[in-house]
Parts: sequence; C-alpha cells; structure tokens
Amino acid sequence: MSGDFPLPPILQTPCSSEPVLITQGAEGRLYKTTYLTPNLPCALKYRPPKPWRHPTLDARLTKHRILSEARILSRCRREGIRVPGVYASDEVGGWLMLEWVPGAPVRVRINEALGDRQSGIEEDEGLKDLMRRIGKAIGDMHAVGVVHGDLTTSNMMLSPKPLNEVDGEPEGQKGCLEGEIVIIDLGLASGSLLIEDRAVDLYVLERAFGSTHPRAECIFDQVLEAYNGTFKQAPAVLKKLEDVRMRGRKRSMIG
Ligand SMILES: Nc1ncnc2c1ncn2[C@@H]1O[C@H](COP(=O)(O)OP(=O)(O)OP(=O)(O)O)[C@@H](O)[C@H]1O
Repeated sequence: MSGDFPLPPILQTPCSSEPVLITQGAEGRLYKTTYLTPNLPCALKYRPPKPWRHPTLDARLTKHRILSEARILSRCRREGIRVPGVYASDEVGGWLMLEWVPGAPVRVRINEALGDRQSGIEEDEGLKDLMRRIGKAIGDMHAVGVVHGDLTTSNMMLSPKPLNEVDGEPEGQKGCLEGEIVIIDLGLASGSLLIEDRAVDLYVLERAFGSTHPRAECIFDQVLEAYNGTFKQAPAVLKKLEDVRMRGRKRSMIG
C-alpha cells in the first residue's frame, strides 16, 4: 500500500517490494522500502513540493532541511550516537534514505506498558529502567554537541537487539521494554554546546512527556537522574532546567 498520494519519483521505478507509507506528517511522508537489495529495509523520508509556497523559496527550504538532517545524522553516527544511518540523499528531489530502525516508537511501548493502570507505576522497574536509558541517550547526544530541537517519545524508537544478525529484522514484542533507544527525526537538530540549549531540549521533552503520558509523569525524574551522570556539564544543564521551567510557568501565566 502506498497511500493516497502519488509516489515520489525515486520510488516510481519498479522494484520487488512495494513501498509502504508509514506516516504522513505536516512536512513530509515516511515510506518503508528497500535499499540496493530486496532484503535491506530502509526508511525514505520525502518532503514533497509545497504548492502554497513560492517555488524558489520552497526548493531552498527543502534543500536546507534535507542537507541539515543528513549532516547532523552523519555527525551523530561518527560520534557513536545511535541514530539511523544515512544511505543516500537528494536535496533537490527532496528525500533522505535512512537505515530502517526495527521496533516501535517509545511512546507506543510506554502506553502498552501502562495499559489502564492507575497505580503502581512508580514501582515499575521495567518502565523506570526505560526512563534511565532515555536519559542516557539524550546525555550522550548532548555530550557530543548535538541538541535535538523536538524531543518527544515519538521521536525515539525502542529497538530490540537482533536475536540473530542473519535474520535481520526482529519486531519487538508488544509490551516489551527491552532494547536500545534510537533517536530519530533530527530535522530540527543543531550543533550546540550551550547549557541553555540543552536545558530547553530537556524541557521540551518534559512537557511533551507530561501531556503524552500523564500517568507516568511520576517516573520522569529517572530520565533526569540518568542524564545527570552522562557528561561533565550535565549538572549545570539540570540547574538551568529549573530556570527554563520557571520562565515556562511565567509565560503560561501571562498567557
Ligand atoms: N529510520 C526509521 N526507521 C523506522 N521507522 C522510522 C524511521 N524514521 C521514522 N520512522 C517512523 O516514522 C515516523 C515519522 O518519522 P519522522 O518523525 O522522522 O518524520 P517527520 O516527517 O519529520 O515527522 P513529523 O512531521 O511528525 O515531525 C516515526 O514516528 C517512526 O514511527
């Protein structure tokens, strides 16, 4: 199934497996397809032309975003941060071909684990361990000078370790909280070593987490605790987070 949209030109050449439309976001679409061989799955991130924008401006924006995401992903990979690898890109065609990350978004796994529980969440060691892995993944990314710009539990995948490297694609079992955190969607990411930028990154996640998983807010401190131990300036970032929260509160009081 390719959805109700015409396929991007790059996916129009016949191939053995039909591309599958995974999501349609505000700016682009994400397809699951294959790269070079039929058994290497990949994610194609496509930004179609926006007819409501001036064509020259639109082409420039698309080019900038594709190149910027490709650069920051490559930089993270070079530094050993777990993000999807970049297989290919075409800034004029508006696409980025990325390593397919098996598993599910962290948001889905947390919601499955919460189920309809109203209590006992604070004692859930599986969920708390997941929170700590999230804190560590963000700290490692910040340590190499990258801020994400849009941290949410949808922009992190929980990817089970392959049981068998030859089998390739293990789909994590429903409700399973094992696996490694892979940060995705670095479209708004940038290089920064500023304490303030890192604190804002954490604040964005804290707010998004509170509204997506209100019942699990009580274990969010595990993210920050784990973050604290990841690099030298982490305690200063957490201190700054208190100011950022205060500003956020003032702003929402003023309206
Ligand atoms: N490399 C990948 N491997 C597997 N799934 C992916 C990959 N990249 C993205 N996805 C899936 O596609 C969804 C959308 O991806 P992404 O957030 O990168 O696209 P986007 O167009 O920037 O989305 P949005 O408009 O929501 O910001 C993700 O939530 C995830 O479920």
